Amino acid sequence: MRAFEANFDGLVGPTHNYAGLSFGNVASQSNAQAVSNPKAAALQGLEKMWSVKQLGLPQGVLAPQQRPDIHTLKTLGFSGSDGQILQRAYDTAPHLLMACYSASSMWTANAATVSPSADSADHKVHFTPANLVNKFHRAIEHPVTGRILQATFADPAHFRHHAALPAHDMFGDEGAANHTRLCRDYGQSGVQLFVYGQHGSDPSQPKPQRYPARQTLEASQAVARLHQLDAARTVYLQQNPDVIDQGVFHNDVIAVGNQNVLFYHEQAFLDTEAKLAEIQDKFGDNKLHFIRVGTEQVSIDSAVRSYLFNTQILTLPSGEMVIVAPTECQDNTQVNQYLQSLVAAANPISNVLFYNVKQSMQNGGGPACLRLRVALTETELAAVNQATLLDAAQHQALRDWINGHYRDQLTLDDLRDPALLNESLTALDHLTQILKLGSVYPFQRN
Ligand SMILES: NCCC[C@H](NC(=O)CCC(=O)O)C(=O)O
Repeated sequence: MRAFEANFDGLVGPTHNYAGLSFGNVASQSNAQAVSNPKAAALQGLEKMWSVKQLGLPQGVLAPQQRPDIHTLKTLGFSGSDGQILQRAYDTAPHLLMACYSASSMWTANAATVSPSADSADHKVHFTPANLVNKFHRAIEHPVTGRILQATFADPAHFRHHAALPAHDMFGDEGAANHTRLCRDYGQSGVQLFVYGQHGSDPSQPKPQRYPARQTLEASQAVARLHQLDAARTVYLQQNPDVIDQGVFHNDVIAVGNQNVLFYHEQAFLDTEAKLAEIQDKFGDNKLHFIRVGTEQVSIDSAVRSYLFNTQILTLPSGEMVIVAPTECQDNTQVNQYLQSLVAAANPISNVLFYNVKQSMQNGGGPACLRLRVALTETELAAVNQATLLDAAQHQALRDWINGHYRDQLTLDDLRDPALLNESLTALDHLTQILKLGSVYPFQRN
């Protein structure tokens, strides 16, 4: 049966802003409190989705979260009318207000870990929403993320949804940003790579000193168990703690894989040679392309600034692979030269396409952060909620939706404006109709 890799991108929510919430994420910290452009951000993301669709690939949309998260503000003791809650949080704890306003669910690489049916013992597609415990603004995403995933992949005959892992540091889980699958065809069983930042239970093991490691080995192992993966086709690799300390807060800032290609920086992992040998061994006889980028070719600093590895390597219907990169890669001379040499060299990647996702990049999210990959057979793709799959009509409907509901710009001061809350909920209510999601948001359920 034919199989595809579908990319499900997060639609940027109406409250997209720069709040400096992610310690260890250089872009988030350096753009703290810059003026944001929600409408431009959402349109940039949508245009990337539409371009990928036009390459002949299935492209899905994942709805954003309900923000501001008034419920969480109430849980934290803010009371009164919605307007009073926003004002009181603004006056006494603006960092909490900003956290409850974040549009961070746009980075759907962190929404969940997904394993395709070809790899799981029960032959179902498995989803585990990431608990994202390391960052408060993200730790409040998973309950609604789980509901959106269930409304998008609804058919229990094909899709199996798990709860997020327990909310404890031992199980810090950041989803698919630390997970890659290598395979021959998307419908054949593959090797799943889980990259972790530190051990959750053994403090004597290597770990970063300056910035947090967000993913633990224990979390990765739990997800592999839940997804019924075969240990003979699963590899755990530790991310190099030194690069986490240089701003590589997820593995997808320093490595990306697709089919028989693993594209990685030489400093990405610990124990690299042994791990690559294990991957090849578990992959079997077909030779993998390990595309290694040396520090002299691209420094860690350039990788973090340009997001060279936060790229999408896509297999087109022709079988050719292309790499989708942010325009920051084009603007960086060293990285652009590297990319030109990459597509000219003897490897499966034959072209590079640049997209402008600057609004997302300024918060540390590149093209790969914005998408969740879901490998699906033809039958499974037909079982997906079809309204979440982009076609010309849905593309137009979403463009109109963004243009009709979003503000051009937002500042911190705007976050206490109750009108912004009302605009946001009105927009989301309308969106659930466009995407036929049902009542996924708390405000639609009580
Ligand atoms: N995969 C990319 C994730 C980027 C995300 N940035 C943020 O949440 C920044 C939000 C802010 O600072 O306003 C993060 O660090 O988890």
